[in-house]
Amino acid sequence: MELPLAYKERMEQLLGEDYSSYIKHFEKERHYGLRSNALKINKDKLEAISPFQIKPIEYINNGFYYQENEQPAKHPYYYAGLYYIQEPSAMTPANVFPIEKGDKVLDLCAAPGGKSTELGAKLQGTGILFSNDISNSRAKGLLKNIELSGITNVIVSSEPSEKLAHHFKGYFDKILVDAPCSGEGMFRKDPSMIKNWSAESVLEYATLQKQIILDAATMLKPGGLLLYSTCTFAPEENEAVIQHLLDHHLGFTIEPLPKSNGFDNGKPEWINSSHTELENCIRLWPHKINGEGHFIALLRKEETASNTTVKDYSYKKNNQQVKIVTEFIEENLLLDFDYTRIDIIQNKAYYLPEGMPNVKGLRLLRTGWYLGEIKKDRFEPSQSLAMGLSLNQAKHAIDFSVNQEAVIRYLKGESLRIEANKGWNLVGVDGYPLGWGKSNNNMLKNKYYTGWRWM
Ligand SMILES: C[S@@+](CC[C@H](N)C(=O)[O-])C[C@H]1O[C@@H](n2cnc3c(N)ncnc32)[C@H](O)[C@@H]1O
Repeated sequence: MELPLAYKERMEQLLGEDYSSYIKHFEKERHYGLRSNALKINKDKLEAISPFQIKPIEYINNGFYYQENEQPAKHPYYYAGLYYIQEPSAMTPANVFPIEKGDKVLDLCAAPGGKSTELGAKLQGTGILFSNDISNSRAKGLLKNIELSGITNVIVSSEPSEKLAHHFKGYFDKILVDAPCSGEGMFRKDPSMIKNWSAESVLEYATLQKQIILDAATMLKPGGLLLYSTCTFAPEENEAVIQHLLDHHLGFTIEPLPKSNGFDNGKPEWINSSHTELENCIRLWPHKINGEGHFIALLRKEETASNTTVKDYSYKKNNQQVKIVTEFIEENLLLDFDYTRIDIIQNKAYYLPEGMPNVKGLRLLRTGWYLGEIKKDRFEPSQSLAMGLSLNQAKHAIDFSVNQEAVIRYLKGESLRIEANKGWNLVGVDGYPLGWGKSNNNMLKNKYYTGWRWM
């Protein structure tokens, strides 16, 4: 692995005697991780039922290492959304972010969802998770991961941070900026990033990050928290971006973050800053923890800043169509539903989060929990409805054991000969929903979402 000379010189200058340990980490194997999804399962239960060997990550309460030769994405439990596969150090930003139930949380640079899926799990169905990414194609992958995780109180958009900042002044309780960066912390995991690195690109990223963090600051409520993270080491993209925010918004303070063994402080001296509180930030180094590199800062906005002017959402529902959805829910589900929160857009029914804001004019991929489609006078439930339920919330369910070959056949889209109640059945594995099936004369028509099939 040949590192650029300018990179090596800079790291040697910054790290001093630590440089040789840093360089030696490239000779060691990288680490593989997965994180249990608290919307579906707790970490002890996952550890107990895991079909492959997993070992707790020392610094992430719901994270595990797995061995390189395992394939956790090729297992029915993955299809049931029980865990998310993620490099261990990348779990830290969402892990240390103090999210409270009922918070309105923005994940500004969210695709493919490594942080959003954990933020959604921390909200436990309360408040709002607003996940955004400037790239529409990446936002589609983000939406899939959010749906697979069973997050229902969600809005997914694809906008530049600037456009959102115009719309959501002073609105969010918590904002995560997992910024686009030069990726120096991921060189061992993804050597292709080394080819794209240059001293100039570090400065280009720094300019973009300064813009994005100011946009995020605008969208934060008085007293709200902003968590900034990158997977790079360059001080220009880390401490200097935080200093830029402090210079432009005098009311922000840097909050302390919990530091596990091996976590390093931020380095104000690397940018000759007088803000010694930059030491409150976290620097993760691949030679000091079992994981790759990251930087994390937590900032609080002053209480006296001005509050939001965002209006509430105005519903466009058609009562006849809402009735069709309501009848389906009453016939098939055991669920406490607030029917006033159902919205219908082009024959598609959505369950909007409580306190849904006005989102007019934004490029949206999802508003709320997509329940399904109204086709003439009948209702076809969606894959995301299945993923947001627990198996006992369906009046009729088929629960396969993970060892039954029917599970894979179901995930491949095959129809199954099986005794079942006539009509809609929620199909699951070991008590966790996978998707829908429709039964007639003991033949289960497969309604698993075609785009997610097991290949
Ligand atoms: C480091 S990645 C995010 C990874 C993600 N948080 C995760 O954990 O899965 C940075 C993302 O920022 C997005 N991005 C770049 N510029 C942006 C902007 N101006 N506004 C919003 N998103 C932006 C990129 O498309 C990219 O997906």
